[in-house]
Amino acid sequence: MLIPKVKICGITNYDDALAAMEMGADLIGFNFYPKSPRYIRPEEATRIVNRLPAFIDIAGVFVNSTLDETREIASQCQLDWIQLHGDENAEFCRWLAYDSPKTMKAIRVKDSSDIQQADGFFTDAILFDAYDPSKYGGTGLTFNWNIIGHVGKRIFLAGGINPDNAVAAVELGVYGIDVCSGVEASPGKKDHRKMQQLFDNIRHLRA
Ligand SMILES: O=C(O)c1ccccc1N[C@@H]1O[C@H](COP(=O)(O)O)[C@@H](O)[C@H]1O
Repeated sequence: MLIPKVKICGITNYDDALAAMEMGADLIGFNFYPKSPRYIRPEEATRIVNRLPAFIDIAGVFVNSTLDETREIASQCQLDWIQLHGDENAEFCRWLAYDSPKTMKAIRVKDSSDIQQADGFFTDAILFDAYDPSKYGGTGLTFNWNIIGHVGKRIFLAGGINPDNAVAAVELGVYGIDVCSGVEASPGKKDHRKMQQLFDNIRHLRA
């Protein structure tokens, strides 16, 4: 089985970033959607990135930002991944992929027809998250993972992943799991015990 990547998202401070990295995260994510309770100003994210050792990938979460704004923040914060978590269409993703870091498009899944949408996006990865009618993400909701089936792309699985269900998520054979509210003490603040528990629970699957 592919060794799954673990992305810890919604980081707002250096201590959580460092802890996630030391526990084994492959990517950390900053949320640049101003309406998110996990929003971080690009200047602050840059300060955190500059203090971290270089061997971790940095992702930025965007919701319906303009191309220029997305590119500017990606450059300022030295992003390795741009996570498009709003209503960005395939054309927007293609423009961004042309001259930017790696891109992943989030698809919020209601049923299996949403899984098929993955084919229409020319991004480096697809992220499947749970659908909520009133929020773009960070809801802590899961969806029926059994409907994912075979998708010929790198898949990050997100939505309500926590220490208790992380093993089941990894066992699906996805490229990576994306964990946000499931290891938090409160929105934007990680619970280090929960985070450690998650990494302990999946360690045998990443060896
Ligand atoms: O975290 C948010 O507030 C958020 C807002 C808008 C778009 C995405 C957001 N978060 C991302 O959603 C997924 C799933 O989160 P969870 O594990 O269910 O809490 C993850 O990528 C978050 O970073």
